Amino acid sequence: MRLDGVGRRYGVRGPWVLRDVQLEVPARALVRIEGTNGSGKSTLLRLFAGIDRPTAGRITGRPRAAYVPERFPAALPFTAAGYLTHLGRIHGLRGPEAARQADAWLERFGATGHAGTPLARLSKGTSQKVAVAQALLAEPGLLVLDEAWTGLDQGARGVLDRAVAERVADGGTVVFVDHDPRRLAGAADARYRVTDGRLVLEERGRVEDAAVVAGPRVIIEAQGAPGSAPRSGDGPDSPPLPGRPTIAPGPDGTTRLTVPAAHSDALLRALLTARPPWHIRSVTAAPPPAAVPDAAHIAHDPHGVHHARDESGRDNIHSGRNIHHDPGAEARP
Ligand SMILES: Nc1ncnc2c1ncn2[C@@H]1O[C@H](COP(=O)(O)OP(=O)(O)OP(=O)(O)O)[C@@H](O)[C@H]1O
Repeated sequence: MRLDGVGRRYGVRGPWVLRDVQLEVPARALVRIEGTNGSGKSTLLRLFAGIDRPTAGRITGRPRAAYVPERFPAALPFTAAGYLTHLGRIHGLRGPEAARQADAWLERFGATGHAGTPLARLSKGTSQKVAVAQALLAEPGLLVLDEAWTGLDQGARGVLDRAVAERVADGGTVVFVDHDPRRLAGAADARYRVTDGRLVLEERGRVEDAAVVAGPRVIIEAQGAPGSAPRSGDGPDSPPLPGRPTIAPGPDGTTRLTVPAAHSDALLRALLTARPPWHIRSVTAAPPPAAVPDAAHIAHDPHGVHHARDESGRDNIHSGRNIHHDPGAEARP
């Protein structure tokens, strides 16, 4: 997607909120937008999402977009499940599939009990879960999140974090605004700031947070087809792997990828859905860079990744959703 000389002002004589925004947003990217209150972040996100048009310039190549607005219109005459099913159909899903996805997302957010509740009677947090679910359920190519984590409980924030990583791993683009600088720290591919109506690149590439770097990491040993190599993310045709793992040769012809635990699910998914897919030989907890901890201390992490020991004494890691379970891996040479 490309923004060429994009400007926006409200009213014919209103001040320019955004001026001459020039931006190329690649696929498979996570982009963070920052700025002070009233700087124009939401204005920019509405342009990204296609629900508002630029006053000047143009936007081209926008993938199918879904948007979580800063304020969700809760007073619509639907139940939670009815609204999600309706939105699923608008996004192009057939009726039964839309209903199935609606139920699945309500369950993932722990809101199944509110499926039949009218939107107007939902609590603020549950209403926000519905707002987020409506954007996620159609697996959009472009996901635009305007402070979408605000009001969600901790479990739901984790669900959204993982859903964002999955979108990017699936080749989608996610653009988000959040006032918490730790949100998705270490995962963003680029960070921009809206200031005086201009969009300024603050940081490109790995946007790391000390807590993520020092936090639990995971080593994935994987085997690819002969001659194939994981993308490094360094070249123009090689988008970065989720979590930007450190890549090194592993034992027995495998490749060893070390990644912050927060991104291990997304990385595994990317490897398993690569063409041809990679075979995952082992997934183990890595000691943090500064110290070698007792494995018991990393037996659980806040990202929903659960660790259990196998006969070899290694810590195997299982996602609750089994996206990286490869039952044939042990049988392969
Ligand atoms: N529909 C509108 N009509 C008129 N002015 C608007 C409209 N939407 C936004 N503005 C103005 O545009 C400017 C940027 O607003 P915007 O909501 O994009 O900022 P923001 O960076 O998202 O702010 P916040 O961090 O407070 O959410 C503000 O001066 C705001 O008053």
